[in-house]
Amino acid sequence: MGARVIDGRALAEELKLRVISEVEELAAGGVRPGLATVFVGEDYAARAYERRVRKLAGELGCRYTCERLPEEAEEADVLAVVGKLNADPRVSGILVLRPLPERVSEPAVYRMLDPLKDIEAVHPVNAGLLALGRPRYVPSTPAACFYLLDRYLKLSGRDPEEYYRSSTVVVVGRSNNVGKPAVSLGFARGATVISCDVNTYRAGRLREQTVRADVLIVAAGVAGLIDESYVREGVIAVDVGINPVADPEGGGRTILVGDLDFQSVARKAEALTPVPGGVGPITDVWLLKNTAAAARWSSSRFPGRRWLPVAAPAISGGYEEQ
Ligand SMILES: Nc1nc(=O)c2c([nH]1)NC[C@@H]1CN(c3ccc(C(=O)N[C@@H](CCC(=O)O)C(=O)O)cc3)C=[N+]21
Repeated sequence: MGARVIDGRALAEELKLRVISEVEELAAGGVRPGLATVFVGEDYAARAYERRVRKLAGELGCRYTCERLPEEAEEADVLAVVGKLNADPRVSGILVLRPLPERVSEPAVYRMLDPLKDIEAVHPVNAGLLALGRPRYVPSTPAACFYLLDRYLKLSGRDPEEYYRSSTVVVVGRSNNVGKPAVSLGFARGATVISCDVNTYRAGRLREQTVRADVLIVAAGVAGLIDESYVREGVIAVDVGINPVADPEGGGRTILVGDLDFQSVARKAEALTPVPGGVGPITDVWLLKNTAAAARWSSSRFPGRRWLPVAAPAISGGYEEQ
């Protein structure tokens, strides 16, 4: 039961200070970053995230707009909104919230994004750069996972570069905005990476993969999927799940819980992240960090950075530039 609980809120505050100074520098140069979100329908987790980024953008003095579309929206409606945001010079970065309704094709929407405003790296060009280990933008949720891991490894006295090269990272879930980019970030660090998804589970072969993990990143979207029987002694477990469930304390409220059975995994883990208070609070700060970078890169007031940016060397990948 000696597992360390990684404090995402504290790490987010630390990262936020860096984003604040970045935004201040831009402000001194007459540039104000602008974030736009596109929110189709009524998904609970998407609403929770939208509220958080709205609040954070306000705190940081960034411009913010949310384009709301009803669940019945058609693909053309979404494409038209993206086109409008692409053309708006006040918008530096665009986040298309998932999930999108069935009839709206995710790849079609992603292709429509101006690649320089695509702060989640879902446009084929940006997704490709990331897959090649030279990301322009590192997408927020997987970036938050590795930011937290990199910081934890350092705080526990390890050299992260050396650690990853001799470790196995297992990623559960294969979404375009979390699982796949998390695999790329694991590759970029020289880790042995195993990717599992629902097919692995249905084949009854998830456990045989997850028990190999030194670092386990779970982004399956299934509440309590992973218990202690899925992990080896000493695992470092990162919980990306944000599943709305009825509050067991009653009151008819909804709360968000992770993909880990926390108490169970804590019996075997060296360290693990909670939900709430783990990956989530770092995610929104990272999104604004990318928005600030987008604003800088698109501004003629910062001429030194006007080239199409390709980020820092793969290992640091922009996480640990200090
Ligand atoms: N394209 C896209 N990218 C996303 O990153 C994305 C998305 N679509 N759709 C919706 C989900 C949801 N999401 C959250 C991130 C952080 C918290 C968060 O910070 N939660 C707090 C509070 C949780 C609570 O209210 O209990 C925490 O974990 O501590 C929540 C939800 C990002 N998402």
